[in-house]
Amino acid sequence: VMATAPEAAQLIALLLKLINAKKTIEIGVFTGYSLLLKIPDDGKANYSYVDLDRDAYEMGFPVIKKANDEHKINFIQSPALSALDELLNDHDNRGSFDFAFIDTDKVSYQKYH
Ligand SMILES: C[S@@+](CC[C@H](N)C(=O)[O-])C[C@H]1O[C@@H](n2cnc3c(N)ncnc32)[C@H](O)[C@@H]1O
Repeated sequence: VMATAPEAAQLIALLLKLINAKKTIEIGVFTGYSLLLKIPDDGKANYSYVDLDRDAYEMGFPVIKKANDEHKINFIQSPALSALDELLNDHDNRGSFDFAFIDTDKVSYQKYH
């Protein structure tokens, strides 16, 4: 099963609310669903969507668009590790993410921290 279970998504939504998360990153998104609709809209692309698979992104995009959420997204089509390195090259990003959801190839998780 690819998509996060509804009860796990609800837990994430609760955590996001509790910490008042603004800037988030999801690594391994597939078609996009869990964090996306939960972030507050301040007009910025505060949600970094990292996935290897552009087809999955494009499959989910009509739903994202319908929800008027496309401006919230910073889509990065890349393997997770190089995406994180790239983000860290921009010093403004360091320590700036409020919440990260890692949901990709399980063997690499240690390298993402
Ligand atoms: C389980 S799905 C993500 C589901 C999503 N988080 C959700 O809640 O609906 C895993 C995704 O990770 C992506 N993926 C796997 N290995 C990756 C890697 N090394 N870098 C980036 N994305 C990767 C796959 O393309 C796939 O879309």
